[in-house]
Amino acid sequence: MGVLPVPAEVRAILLDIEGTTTPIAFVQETLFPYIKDNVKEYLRTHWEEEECQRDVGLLRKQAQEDSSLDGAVPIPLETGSGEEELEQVIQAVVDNVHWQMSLDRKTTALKQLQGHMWRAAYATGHVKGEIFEDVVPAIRKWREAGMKVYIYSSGSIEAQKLLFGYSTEGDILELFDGHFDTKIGPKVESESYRRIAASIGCATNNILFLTDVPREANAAEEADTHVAVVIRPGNAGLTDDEKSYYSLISSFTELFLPSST
Ligand SMILES: CSCCC(=O)C(=O)COP(=O)(O)O
Ligand SMILES: [Mg+2]
Repeated sequence: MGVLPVPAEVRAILLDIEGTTTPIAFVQETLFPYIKDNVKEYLRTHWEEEECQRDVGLLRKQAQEDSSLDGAVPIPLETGSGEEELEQVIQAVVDNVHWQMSLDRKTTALKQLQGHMWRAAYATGHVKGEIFEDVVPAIRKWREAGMKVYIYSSGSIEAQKLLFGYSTEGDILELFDGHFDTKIGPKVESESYRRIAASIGCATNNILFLTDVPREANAAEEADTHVAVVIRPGNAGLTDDEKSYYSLISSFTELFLPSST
């Protein structure tokens, strides 16, 4: 097991979810198939609700922005001309969601709908958020040492709260001081990390960001945020250059805080 000293100026640890706190397999083999299998039924059931209409509006706007992309699926406006038209619009939303998911897109529009759909899956006990076993004990230790702990995931804040609120470790939401999603900006843009620091009320170099994705680590580092790349079973492999450039950990227990005994 390695040891990674945390720089003394770090006051807050910012955590990615998929591939960092949580196995990629849980997201890819449980959460995402739930969306693909249930999106049509969900839209039919919730279509008239304000939240569902907001989600569809966001997806339609995203579809317009995506119109020049290969395979993009437009979502027509409803004119209110009957059941058949409604089915066509719902089918377009379904096809759009499937297309975006086939590319693992991280658009806010897709992530908002997914978060709302998972609500029922978690609340009925159909799904429990999976967390690597080192995560909870390590976060408790960091917090005891005075560290603030935040989540930054492409999954919507609602989806994050469901995953940690209905997790295999129980409701562990109390472990986090706050949550960020793509509404603050994409994880691959350095400006997002500056906005997060401003929102927390610290400098970017007071934050250590843990992620499995080198492009995200690179964006954070550009903003002068400390980073470590997390290696977990099932994560994408790193190139030799990435392995030698980034600080790597394979368990949260490898982080050594200056105040740790
Ligand atoms: C938190 S909900 C499921 C995760 C998800 O939808 C996703 O896109 C994961 O992205 P991350 O930024 O956590 O790697
Ligand atoms: Mg990730």
